[in-house]
Amino acid sequence: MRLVEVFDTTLRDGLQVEGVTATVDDKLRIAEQLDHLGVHYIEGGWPGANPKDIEFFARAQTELSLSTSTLVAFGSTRRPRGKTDDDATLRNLLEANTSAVCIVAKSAEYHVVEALQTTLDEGAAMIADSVEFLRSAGRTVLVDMEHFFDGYKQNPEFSLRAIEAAVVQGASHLVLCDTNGGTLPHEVARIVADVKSHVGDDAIIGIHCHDDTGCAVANSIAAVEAGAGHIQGTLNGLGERTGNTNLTTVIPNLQLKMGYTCLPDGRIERLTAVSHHVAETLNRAVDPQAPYVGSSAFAHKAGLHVSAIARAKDAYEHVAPEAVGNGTRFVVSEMAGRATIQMKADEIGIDIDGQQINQVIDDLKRLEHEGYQFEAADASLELLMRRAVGSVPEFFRVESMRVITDELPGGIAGGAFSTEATVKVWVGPNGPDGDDAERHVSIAEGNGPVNAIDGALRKAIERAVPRVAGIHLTDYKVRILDGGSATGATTRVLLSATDGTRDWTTIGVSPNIIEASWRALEDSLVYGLLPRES
Ligand SMILES: CC(=O)SCCNC(=O)CCNC(=O)[C@H](O)C(C)(C)COP(=O)(O)OP(=O)(O)OC[C@H]1O[C@@H](n2cnc3c(N)ncnc32)[C@H](O)[C@@H]1OP(=O)(O)O
Ligand SMILES: CC(=O)C(=O)O
Repeated sequence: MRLVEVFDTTLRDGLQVEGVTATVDDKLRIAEQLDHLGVHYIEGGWPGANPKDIEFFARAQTELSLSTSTLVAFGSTRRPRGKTDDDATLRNLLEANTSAVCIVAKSAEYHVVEALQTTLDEGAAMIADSVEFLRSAGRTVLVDMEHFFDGYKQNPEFSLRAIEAAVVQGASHLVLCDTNGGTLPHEVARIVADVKSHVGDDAIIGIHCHDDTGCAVANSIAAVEAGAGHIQGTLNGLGERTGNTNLTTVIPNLQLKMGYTCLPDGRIERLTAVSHHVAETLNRAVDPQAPYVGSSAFAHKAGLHVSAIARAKDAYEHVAPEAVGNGTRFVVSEMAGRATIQMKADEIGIDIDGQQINQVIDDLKRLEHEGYQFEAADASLELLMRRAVGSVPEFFRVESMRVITDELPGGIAGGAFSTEATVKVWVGPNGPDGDDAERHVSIAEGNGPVNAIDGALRKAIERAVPRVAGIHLTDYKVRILDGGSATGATTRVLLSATDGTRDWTTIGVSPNIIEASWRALEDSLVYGLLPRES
């Protein structure tokens, strides 16, 4: 199997996307994750560009112990009309003390003339001098040929001259960059093949793509098929503008489908975990629909799909999700059929018959039509199914609930609002229908209606059902479903809770926000009180 090296630039180009930043600690932790995944190279940043990257490379020497990957410092060629000996960028690259460095070199006539404002001879000399300088200091030198594809289309002679300048001085890799991301796969295939025939085995051809046409992964694959032996990209496709080649997509495509070796044995199974770990560290969630690693990548919602999967596991999956550390999930919604409900019941451990399944499907479809969304509310779904089979104990029965909000004197300018809820419930050691059941009336104040009814309900049942004290609400989300109805709109409330070991979410929907909240709250407490197998 042909080896294709993986060069990760999450810590350099990945951080060039707006809205994402990382501390030095974050960068060190991400480097550890990339090593754990087994990429060949980790580009850590641009030493000298900012104090953070200087500190990163300094601390990496003592705090990072990489077992699989090589750390790379990034910089540029020397400045136009300057000398290598007194070039600050090159000096900083050496001070980073990495065995390999990657320098960006302008390989397009337009950029040499317009951006560097110099001649083509000087452009080529900047590359040759810089590679020679870094090689003579003992570094492995990879060269990112910036704007290579655009440059090659405009003036192939100069772009090949830039390549030549690097090869002659001993660059190990010539990385062809689609810097503006506008090149398409058929062009990449043709140009990489041309360069490969030119360079032969004198250096490894690499590919570095941006996703401006949505083709970064396809372009990288086209380059590999045309002879590239090195792909650059980022985890989750982070990167300048629309991002870089997404390694979490291109690696499994190359390795699982095309037979190339990108990661050492036993590592590709870590892909999903590492992708999510890095996303978490950078506070940027993985797109649920990301191929291979997204939470929806192997989630099945359509009833017909689930029915087929129940009979043949791989019926609707292009690869085994476990191959990349992901897993199959079934989403229960109005699109569910009998097979979906049966599989969900098996998963939860509910014994359900055909008639009860029909009941669940009818309830589910009716409620989703009213605005419920059970895929977001696991606990309400489970209660719906358990109620259909009669396995939800009645811990308490609510006789009535009333909530009043008063504006105290002072008006909008100076007044305060006070909210009070009254809840009447039946509870008892043997449930609300037991001979020993009692009626409890409790009142609670709150900083708003939901807070007040939560307080009053808990107070009313806590003596008979003390376990309610261990249930804590953690999140409360309200969504307006038909904004056009203004204040008369239907609202959907999602309430999340925990008992310290489990987290769950319930849902309530109503044109009355208090009723929607109340339904979600009741379900939340009932779910938290269900007996659990230890
Ligand atoms: C395609 C890419 O993604 S390459 C990576 C780009 N990444 C970054 O730019 C992030 C980090 N960059 C920085 O912190 C700063 O831009 C620095 C420290 C690198 C440079 O800062 P400054 O010296 O203030 O220059 P500035 O940002 O204006 O860049 C223009 C200078 O870079 C030079 N330059 C641009 N590309 C190159 C190159 N490939 N090789 C050598 N010099 C270059 C220009 O000639 C210009 O030099 P001049 O001001 O002497 O005429
Ligand atoms: C080097 C680089 O990041 C680019 O050309 O896109």
